[in-house]
Amino acid sequence: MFLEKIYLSNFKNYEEANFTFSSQVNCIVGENGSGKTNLLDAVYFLALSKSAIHSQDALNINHDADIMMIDGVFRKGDKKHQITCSIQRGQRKVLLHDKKPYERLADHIGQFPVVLIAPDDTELIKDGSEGRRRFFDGVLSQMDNDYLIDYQHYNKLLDQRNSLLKIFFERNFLDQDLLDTYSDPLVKIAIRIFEQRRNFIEKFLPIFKKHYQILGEGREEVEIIYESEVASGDFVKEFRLNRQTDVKAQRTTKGIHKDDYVFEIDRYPVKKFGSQGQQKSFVMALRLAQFEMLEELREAKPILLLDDIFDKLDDRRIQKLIESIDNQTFGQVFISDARPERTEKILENVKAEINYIRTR
Ligand SMILES: Nc1ncnc2c1ncn2[C@@H]1O[C@H](COP(=O)(O)OP(=O)(O)OP(=O)(O)O)[C@@H](O)[C@H]1O
Repeated sequence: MFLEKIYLSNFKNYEEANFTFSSQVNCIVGENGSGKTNLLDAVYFLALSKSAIHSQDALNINHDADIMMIDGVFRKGDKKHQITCSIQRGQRKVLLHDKKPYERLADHIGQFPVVLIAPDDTELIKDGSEGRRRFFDGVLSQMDNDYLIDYQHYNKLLDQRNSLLKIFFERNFLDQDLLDTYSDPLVKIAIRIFEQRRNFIEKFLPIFKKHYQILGEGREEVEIIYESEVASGDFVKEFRLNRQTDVKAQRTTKGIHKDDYVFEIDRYPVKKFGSQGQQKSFVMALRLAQFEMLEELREAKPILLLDDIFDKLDDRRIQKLIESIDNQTFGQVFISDARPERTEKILENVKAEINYIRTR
């Protein structure tokens, strides 16, 4: 599976642009601010119908325009799949597969798997639990459509329940039966999502550890501990008993939206005690494990986006990635770099076909 070509219209700094890609290595080179990351993001967008950078769709529309479009052709074996995504300010985005709209955006996710490695995204480690949940939810969503649908449904119910709690707080009363019409399905989905997350981590962990050992050369022990209130005792009862607290807080204080994944190296939190290098290896190993799991499940190599890795990673980690390109662990790869001479030098002995794209 690979992306053959892409057309951009008013996508961020691209007013109008066409690119054709190699099924192997594509190097996007150009000055700072010339749109290298934006081009990687366009590929990501086409695969997942959202940006890796902006959670708000309208932010991807060129400042001087009202509508943007990304149109591209993926190849799976002999079959071509044209995907078109357009966003008009103030309207819902439209996603077409071979010119036909998807009934649900969720049906598209995972059809064209993609993995992004941006080595300075260590906020996954440093920031609060939200980023880690987003990462694992993203991984799970590309692997399992039912998960994504549950997840979307959960968030919708959560919003509705929170609005109701706010009203109860403002009016100083509580209609338990009405609240339960949201709570009951919410709890049901929470338990399902909890089980899916728990089962997933069990499979993910050994693959992640293997990648970390390769990158870190086996010196430290890494661990990911999935923490969820759903795991402890009788969640259904606890959730119900929490009604008054929720009204006071004006939001749902218990549930899988509070889950966390604790990252450890040698039993200490990576966040506090991991060196910069260890944190980068940790993030890379997460992404490489994502790649391996997606590949196994979808029976196709995901598209790999490597954003600015030559600048941000040390030589040894870069070498590991180049070896993986060389031994065909990866399929189609996109690499961005502000310094073309450096890219050429690093890739000079790589046997794969290399396509250079200049942004300006
Ligand atoms: N909605 C938008 N409309 C117009 N331009 C935008 C929009 N969003 C971002 N840009 C512009 O895109 C450019 C940044 O592009 P990008 O991040 O892809 O650069 P880059 O080549 O990866 O740079 P670097 O080498 O510094 O990482 C900036 O000039 C920014 O102003």
